[in-house]
Amino acid sequence: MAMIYDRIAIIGIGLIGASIARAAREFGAANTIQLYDANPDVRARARELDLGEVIDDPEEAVAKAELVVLCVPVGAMAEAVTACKQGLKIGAIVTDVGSVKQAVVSALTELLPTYVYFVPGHPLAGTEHSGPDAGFASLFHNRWQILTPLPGDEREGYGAAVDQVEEFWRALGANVDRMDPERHDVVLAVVSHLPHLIAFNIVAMAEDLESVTESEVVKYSASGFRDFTRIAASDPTMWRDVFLNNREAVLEVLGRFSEDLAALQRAIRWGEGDTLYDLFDRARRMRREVIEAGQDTPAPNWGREN
Ligand SMILES: NC(=O)C1=CN([C@@H]2O[C@H](COP(=O)(O)OP(=O)(O)OC[C@H]3O[C@@H](n4cnc5c(N)ncnc54)[C@H](O)[C@@H]3O)[C@@H](O)[C@H]2O)C=CC1
Ligand SMILES: O=C(O)C(=O)Cc1ccc(O)cc1
Repeated sequence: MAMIYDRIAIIGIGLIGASIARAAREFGAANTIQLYDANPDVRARARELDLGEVIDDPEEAVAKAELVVLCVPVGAMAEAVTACKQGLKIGAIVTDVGSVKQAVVSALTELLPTYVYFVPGHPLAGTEHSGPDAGFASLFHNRWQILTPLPGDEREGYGAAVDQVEEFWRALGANVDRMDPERHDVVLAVVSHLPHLIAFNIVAMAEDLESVTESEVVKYSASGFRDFTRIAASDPTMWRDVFLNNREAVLEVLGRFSEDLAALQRAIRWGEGDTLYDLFDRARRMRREVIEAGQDTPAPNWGREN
């Protein structure tokens, strides 16, 4: 595999930043990896884990880097750019991994200097774990990486920058697609954001009920509920930022979800077995399609216990 970058910088060394660092090294996508995190404890841990050159100053951390990957929560992207932008080299490519695209695009296009290329992105790969210890090199293997290139950027060189970001993710094992940011946010509201909201809600509700049922909820957790608790264990800061920044699309999809849920409620109340059966049957077929599309292939240590 060809070495595709001489020097990259990763800002934010959590699950995603640490996974990119490990994967870039393991698959030869970068020669030198410079890392920065606003939290000094995370920087100390990243040094212990030997993830690359951990640098205490954000401007120095991006200096001379051809590619800068922003791996902080969506609500911290602007702050991260403000802290490092003076250090960006002319012609550098800046990309991000935020789970929401439109809000990040509008926040960062205003902030970034005109002499860099911004190529927004989002890996559809992750786990419920966070922090540098959670990162692993195979996280992106055979997963989708969505790029949402800026339609308004018609500078010569922008297209080549997008291609280079694509090549980087392919080197990490991902399949790459391009999409417009608005479409991305609607699709992700359906396949990721709403499912997480439902999981947070059902688990928090069960926790409320637990005071009534005296720990029976935990004791008798069936596997369906356990699956929800895995998703609900995801980082609260990250998910708060997702919902604050993908407000419109999530509210739209949530409205539809609530209507359909009310229809189910009515079917149960009035004993409409056919309505229930038809919906469950459709849902079951969807599972088959998802498996056939290969999006359920677990990473080697997927879902491992922390
Ligand atoms: N966790 C997941 O499964 C996935 C997360 N994402 C996206 O990736 C991004 C990072 O998520 P994770 O790695 O899971 O989070 P994480 O919580 O594991 O790591 C985030 C890191 O960013 C650091 N940070 C926060 N503000 C900062 C700032 N201003 N400057 C520098 N560092 C700062 C934190 O100290 C923390 O170490 C988020 O935007 C998230 O939406 C994308 C795909 C999957
Ligand atoms: O752990 C899971 O089930 C996930 O869904 C991981 C995930 C979380 C957030 C993203 O933006 C993309 C992937």
